[in-house]
Amino acid sequence: MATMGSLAFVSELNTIETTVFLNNRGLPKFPLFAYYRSRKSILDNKTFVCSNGNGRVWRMKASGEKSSGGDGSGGDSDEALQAVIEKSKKLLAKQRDLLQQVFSERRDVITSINNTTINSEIEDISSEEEQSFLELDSNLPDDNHTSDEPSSSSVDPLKYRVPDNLNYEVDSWNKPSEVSTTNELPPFVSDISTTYKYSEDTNESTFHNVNDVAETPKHDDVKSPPLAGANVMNVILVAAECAPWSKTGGLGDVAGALPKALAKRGHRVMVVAPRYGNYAGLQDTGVRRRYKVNGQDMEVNYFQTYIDGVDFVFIESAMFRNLGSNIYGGNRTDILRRMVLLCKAAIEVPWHVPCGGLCYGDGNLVFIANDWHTALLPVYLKAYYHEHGLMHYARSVLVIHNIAHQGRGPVDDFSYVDLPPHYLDLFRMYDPIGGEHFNIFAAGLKTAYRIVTVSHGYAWELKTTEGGQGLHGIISENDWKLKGIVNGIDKTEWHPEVDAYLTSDGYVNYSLETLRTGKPKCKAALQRELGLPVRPEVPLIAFIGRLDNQKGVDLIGEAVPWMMDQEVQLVMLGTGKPELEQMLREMESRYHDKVRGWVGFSVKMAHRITAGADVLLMPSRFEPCGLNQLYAMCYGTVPVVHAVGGLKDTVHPFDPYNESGFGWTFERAETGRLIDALGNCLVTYREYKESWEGIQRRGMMQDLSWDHAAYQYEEVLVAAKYQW
Ligand SMILES: Nc1ncnc2c1ncn2[C@@H]1O[C@H](COP(=O)(O)OP(=O)(O)O[C@H]2O[C@H](CO)[C@@H](O)[C@H](O)[C@H]2O)[C@@H](O)[C@H]1O
Repeated sequence: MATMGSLAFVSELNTIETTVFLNNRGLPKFPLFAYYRSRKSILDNKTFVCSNGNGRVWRMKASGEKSSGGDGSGGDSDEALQAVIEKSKKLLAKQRDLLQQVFSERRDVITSINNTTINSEIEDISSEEEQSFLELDSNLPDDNHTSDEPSSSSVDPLKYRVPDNLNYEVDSWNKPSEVSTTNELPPFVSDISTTYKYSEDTNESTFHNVNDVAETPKHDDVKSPPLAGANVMNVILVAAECAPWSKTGGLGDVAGALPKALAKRGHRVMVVAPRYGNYAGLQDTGVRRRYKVNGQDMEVNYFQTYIDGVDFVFIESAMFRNLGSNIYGGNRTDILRRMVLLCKAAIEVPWHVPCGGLCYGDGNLVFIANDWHTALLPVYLKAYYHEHGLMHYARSVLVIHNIAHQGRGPVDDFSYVDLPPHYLDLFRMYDPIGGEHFNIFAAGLKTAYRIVTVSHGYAWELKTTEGGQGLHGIISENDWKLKGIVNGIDKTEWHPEVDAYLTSDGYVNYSLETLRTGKPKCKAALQRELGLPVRPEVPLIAFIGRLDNQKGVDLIGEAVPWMMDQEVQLVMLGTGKPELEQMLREMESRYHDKVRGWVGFSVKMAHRITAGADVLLMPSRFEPCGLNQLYAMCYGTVPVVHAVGGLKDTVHPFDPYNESGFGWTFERAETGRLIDALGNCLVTYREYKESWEGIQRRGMMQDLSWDHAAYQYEEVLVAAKYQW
């Protein structure tokens, strides 16, 4: 049986006594002891004087062993025993203060217990101590403990999944706005009275699922340390697409991958996206809400799953159903109505949708909105909630993936977004091309607490007349809150060693070590699959992407006659503008032995082309970041790119004198420049095999993961958190 006793640390400089629980072996219980172990340097060579409260006293070294001369059990006189007890009483008041401090710091320890230092300390402990620690602590008094928090006794540093910030004590940031308890909510806010309560008495928030969903998954399989430490936040990324469920381009990739990297840092992270189809493996939460869209009540239903440390919540509505292959389809107002619903329904997810049994709540919360589709979210957060004393501590960050699409329309479109009249000024824009118009991106940029864009180069370009595409003025004015962060790669999806699409049809997984054998096999498999002659010596050039003006596909079309004289093969995969799709088809029929134009969206082919090709072309006119060149470098495929935006940031040009660089770049988006760069690339491919392999290897050896970007996002989230 564990008992309570007293503990004194005796050192040359100080004597500290405190009350502890002792286990049946007479050792202090784990959390407190672990706490002092974590401060081992302070306590080294100090001695504990312990009493079990029943008159048994002994001395113990900081290591946990009883000191040889100090074991007073039965050996100390009654007077000595009495003296220790008296001393304990006198110091009780001081001790209580200390204890308060210890327990408040204990919360930090639970977080930091996951860091490697303490993990390694715990691993270092002797087997006797380890055994003691494992038996310990089920009854440790803990002022701060709430029933929903994993008890300190059950804290497994590798399994502790729910960050501290789930509990609404200690930190005012975590405390939901008191106003949100009121039943007198503004009419436009969904009725929250049955789902969200804040108790002044217990200082805790409780969330009840309206439909009493009992079967919410318990999440306990995250093994990564909370690198974010004290910066841990609740993060909700909202996007119109999220891979692998929905994807038309890079936004889907980012929405699927960045949240995982943030979760790895210890944040509690959710993605909210529309449910366009019947995705496998989702759980119906049973939560149903209604939101007004253009005067019409739309019911939404929330589905969820939990993967790689991230809660994925999908909004189901008649408006989104069966749009998987046409996410941005329909006329302008159809799309606008869908995005209004997405933003309205997403913003209340932290109130209504329990994940792992607990709603996120609106304290210590930041939304990451993406592109114009969700640029209404920062505006709604301000207009519907903050201005009514709701979601007081929630913040919004808006990410610019592509400024070319802004949610423009006639000023009358303002009626669709359901905002007070004085908000119109946020949306109203004038420019020489569109005249006076309504612009959703503009309003989002002005309202968001912080703005991120996906490379440093693009952050600069956005402030120029050409790069900002009409929004450069607003972006320049808000430069103080803008940061460029280069995207990363989800290496569980995009890495030649583990790529699931390289395990059949002659494709093989390969690594830096097996590059010389693995990549040629993939190239041969690709040539076979495309019906091209299997010729290892012929450079295979690729393009993958949306067939759009942005991507400079027309420049490739103009360069094709030159390429055909070069003894190369070319494969282009894409969908988009009908005239560009037609161009692909025509090129294939004209140069059937050398060119393949694959019109369609095929993730499998995108992976296989990235692995099998020698060269990837990206002559984009502008490119906020670009993911394909990152994937290419990771697969030992050499990029030839227009030096713009993120392409300039990530593809350092090959320098033959220093054998450095990752590919070829050209300064202007012109066919001649493309041909020059590609010509140099092909010469190196044919005549300088060692240099070529060096370029491939350097590309593959880069750390292109999301880890660094996630750290930088975290800085932005924290800046938003402390901004009023
Ligand atoms: N036909 C097809 N079949 C299969 N897969 C296809 C495909 N067409 C494109 N893809 C895939 O879609 C993604 C495209 O990503 P990009 O970043 O290159 O461009 P996008 O312009 O869509 O993204 C915008 O957002 C991203 C993310 O921030 C920025 O990197 C980028 O510069 C910006 O324009 C890649 O994963 C690619 O493989």
